[in-house]
Amino acid sequence: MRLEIAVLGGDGIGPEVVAQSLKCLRSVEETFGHSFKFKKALIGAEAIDKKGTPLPEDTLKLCKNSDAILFGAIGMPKYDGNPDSKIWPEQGLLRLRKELDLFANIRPVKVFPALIKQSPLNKKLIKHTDLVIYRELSGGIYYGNKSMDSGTNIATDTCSYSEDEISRITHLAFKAAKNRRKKVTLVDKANVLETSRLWRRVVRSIAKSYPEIELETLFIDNAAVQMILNPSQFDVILTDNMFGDILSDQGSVLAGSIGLLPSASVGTEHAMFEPIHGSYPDAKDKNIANPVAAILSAGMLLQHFKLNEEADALVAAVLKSFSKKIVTPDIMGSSKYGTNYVGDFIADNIMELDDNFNMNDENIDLGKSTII
Ligand SMILES: NC(=O)C1=CN([C@@H]2O[C@H](COP(=O)(O)OP(=O)(O)OC[C@H]3O[C@@H](n4cnc5c(N)ncnc54)[C@H](O)[C@@H]3O)[C@@H](O)[C@H]2O)C=CC1
Ligand SMILES: CC(C)CC(=O)C(=O)O
Ligand SMILES: [Mg+2]
Repeated sequence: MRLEIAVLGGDGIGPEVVAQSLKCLRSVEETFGHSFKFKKALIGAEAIDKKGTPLPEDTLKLCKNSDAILFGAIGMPKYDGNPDSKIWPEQGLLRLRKELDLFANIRPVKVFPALIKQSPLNKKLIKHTDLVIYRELSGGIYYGNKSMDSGTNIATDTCSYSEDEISRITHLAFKAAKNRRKKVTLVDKANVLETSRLWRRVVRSIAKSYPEIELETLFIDNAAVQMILNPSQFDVILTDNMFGDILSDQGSVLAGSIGLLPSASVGTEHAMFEPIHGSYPDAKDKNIANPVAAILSAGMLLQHFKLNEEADALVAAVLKSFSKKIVTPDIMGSSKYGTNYVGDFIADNIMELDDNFNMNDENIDLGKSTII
């Protein structure tokens, strides 16, 4: 398959972890005989510094004309620490998601048996975790009208959702549940928020056309507790932009590190693949960032194009790195392996799997491709 992929490394550790994804995709390309063309472009703080805007027009054009986008992370302390600035790196990512109409952010959360000891949480409670968050990505409070009245010092952020915005991601979540354990949990704050009440109405109505799927509703505050106390109760979590952002970072504690969790941001015409973590500026250029979230995001890209054997091969190589303890220090404090070494190991171990291959041989009790 020929694919043109826009590569937006961004800021902080973004370029380092995306470089490892590229190594892995090059390895897939060679092993399976594909042709992937990568084109790099600026976004975030680096784009502000070089072009005065966090999303230059040529970056947007490249993304619109590419088959897919690999994204690293954006954000730097000089902008986070300056509340008076009118321009921030994060605006670039938000605008890109909006311009490409990437309305669904799919964030799988799985506990890897080989790493379970690394989670600070009760091993028995977390060991069967296998959930996926369907986070609405192009609406809600991140996009509502904002204001700051410097006279009164009153700031406002508006959260609004239309029926259509809720409906399209709800269908995706229910379709995903059909191929999983057939349960959707809508997470909201319908005891307080009008937008959440609309979510409940729309989701309950759509649920009628998926009679085989169980629909459960939970308030976000309780959902945050349940995710730690009993995560295996969840299959597909459907939620809005901000709740999904927060809940998925929390979910990474189940897996052992936020450096492990990938995501796919999809719309009807475009798709972008991005780790769930941010730019972790303290780790920039220190060769300590975990590249696995970015590498598994590349795996989600392969799945998006139905390159399932290729995605399986990539996942198998990641699992091998876990079983051989080739991991970065966020997973094992004493580890001497860095970002590049882990990326090289995974890329070098991508190979065609024979029909008898079983993820269990890697001491990993997972079915094929169930991670991503
Ligand atoms: N999608 C994106 O580009 C996102 C960007 N950000 C931006 O990133 C900057 C830093 O934000 P933070 O809140 O500190 O979030 P962060 O996710 O960058 O880092 C939080 C903590 O998570 C851990 N961590 C994150 N990625 C890791 C990796 N690959 N390997 C090992 N450990 C990792 C580190 O302990 C780090 O201190 C900010 O400017 C923020 O706006 C935050 C979240 C998402
Ligand atoms: C930086 C924000 C725009 C988004 C975020 O935290 C995320 O998508 O995980
Ligand atoms: Mg986030």
